[in-house]
Amino acid sequence: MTIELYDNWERRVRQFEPVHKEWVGLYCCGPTVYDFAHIGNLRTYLFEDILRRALELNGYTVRHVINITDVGHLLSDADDGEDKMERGSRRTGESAWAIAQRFTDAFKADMRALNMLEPAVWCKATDHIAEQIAFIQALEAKGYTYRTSDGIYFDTTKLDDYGYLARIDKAGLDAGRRVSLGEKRNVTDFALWKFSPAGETRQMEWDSPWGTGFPGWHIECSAMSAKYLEPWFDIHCGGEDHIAIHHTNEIAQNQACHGTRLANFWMHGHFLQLDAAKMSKSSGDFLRLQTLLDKGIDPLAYRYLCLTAHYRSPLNFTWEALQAAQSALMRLRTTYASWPAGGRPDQSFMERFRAEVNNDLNLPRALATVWELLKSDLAPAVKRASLDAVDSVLGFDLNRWQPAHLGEASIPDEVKALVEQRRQCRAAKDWKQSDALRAAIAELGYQVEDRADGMTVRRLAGQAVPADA
Ligand SMILES: Nc1ncnc2c1ncn2[C@@H]1O[C@H](COP(=O)(O)OP(=O)(O)OP(=O)(O)O)[C@@H](O)[C@H]1O
Ligand SMILES: [Zn+2]
Repeated sequence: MTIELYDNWERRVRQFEPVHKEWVGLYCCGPTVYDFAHIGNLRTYLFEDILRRALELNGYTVRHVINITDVGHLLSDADDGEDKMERGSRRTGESAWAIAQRFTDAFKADMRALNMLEPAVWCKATDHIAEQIAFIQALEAKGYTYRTSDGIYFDTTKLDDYGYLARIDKAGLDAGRRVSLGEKRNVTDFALWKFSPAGETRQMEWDSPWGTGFPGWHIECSAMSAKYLEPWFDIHCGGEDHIAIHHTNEIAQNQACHGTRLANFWMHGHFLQLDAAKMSKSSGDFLRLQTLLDKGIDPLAYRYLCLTAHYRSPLNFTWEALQAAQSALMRLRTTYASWPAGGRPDQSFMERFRAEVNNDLNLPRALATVWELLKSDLAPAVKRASLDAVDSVLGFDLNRWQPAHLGEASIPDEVKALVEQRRQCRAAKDWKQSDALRAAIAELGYQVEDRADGMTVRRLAGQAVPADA
C-alpha cells in the first residue's frame, strides 16, 4: 500500500516516495516562544503528529525535527516591527531568555498532554547563530544579498521563480504596494541579518561579519534543516499562514545556496478558527490548552476534535463540538475497556483504516471506520486488538486509560445535588434544563452519562491514567 499526500508545491495529491530508503526527513516549523501556544497552533502540531504516525504505520523511520523560534520573528512577517521576544519580555517583565525557556517548557508540556510524539531533534534558533551566519555568508558569496542601514537583505529578483510555492504575482505585488520600501529594493526582499538599533543593546544580539545584531526569522529554518536533515529532504510542514512569506523565503534561501527547494513535499495545516477568524497569539484573544482543562475537558478530547476535521479544511472551534468530541472519546474508551484482550487485529478493518489514512490523512474517514468496527459483529477480543493496532495513529492511548471510577462517596454533594435535579428534569422531559445542568456538572469537573441502564457520573480524567499507576 502506498501513501498519498497533498503537496503544496505541485498543488496536488501525489504518491509519497522517500528521498532515502532508510529514513524520512520531516521538518516542522516550531513555536515562537513569546507566549503560550494557543489551541490553533496546537492543531497544526497535531496534524504533523498524525503525519508522522501515518508514515510510521507505513513502515518508515521518521527523523522528526521541530525548531524553537526564540529570536528574530518580528511582529510583522514582512520584517517590520519589534521582535516578538523582546515585546514578550516587556509585557511580562522577564528577560527574553527567561520567557523563551518558560514558554518552550509550556509548549512541550502541551504536546505531551495531547499525546504527541517527541521529535528526534529539538533545535532552537539561538543555539545555531554560527550556522545561520555561515548560511548568510554563502548567500553573500553567491551574490544574493545587499546591505542597507538596518541589515543584510536577500534580493528576491535574483531568482526567476521566487514565490512559486505561494504562486506570488510579483508584478501585481509591486503595482499594488502601498507601504514605503525604505531601503529595501523590492517589496518581497527579506532580512537575513538585522543590526541592533544604534545606541541600543538588545537582550539577544551577536557579533557577525556585518555588525552586531540578530538573524532574520527565515534563515534559522534553512540552516537547521540542512544541519539536522539535509538541504534536500522529504517533508516540510507548518500552518497555512507560512506559505506566502516564511516558507517562500526558506525556499529562496535554499535555492540560492543549495539549488534545492528544501523539501520534496510541502504540507500545511489549515487554521483553527474562533468566530470565523484565525485564532491568533498576536491578537491576544486566544484559548490555551489549559483553558480547556480548567473547564474539565480532557486534553485528548481536543485531539479527538482535531481528528474529526481534515487537516486541509478550516475547523471552527465551538464548546459544543468539543463536548461532543469528549463524549465520543469516552464512549470509545469505555467500550474498549469492556472488551477482553488476547485477539488479533481484523485484517479487512486494518486495510480500510490504512487506506483512509494513506489517502492524504483522511482522519475523519479513518475515525468513521473505527465506529463501524465498534458496531460490527466481530468478536470483542478482535475488536480490541484492532483498535490497539490503529491507536498507534490515533494516539488516544486507549490501553493506558482506566475509568476514573469513583465511589458514590467521593462525588461532592454539590455535584450529587445537580445530578438529582437533572434526573427530575429528564423525568419531566425538560431537555433544555437537563442540558444546562449537564454543563453545570461539567464545569465542576464531572461528566454525566445517560445510559440504557441508568445514569452514571464520572470525574473527567485530566489525562489518561497509566495502567500501571
Ligand atoms: N489559528 C491557527 N490554526 C492553526 N495553526 C496555526 C494558527 N495560528 C498559527 N498557526 C500555526 O502554529 C504554528 C506556530 O506558530 P507561531 O508560534 O509562530 O505563532 P505566531 O505566528 O507567533 O502566532 P500567531 O500567528 O497566532 O500570532 C505555525 O505552524 C503556525 O502556522
Ligand atoms: Zn520555519
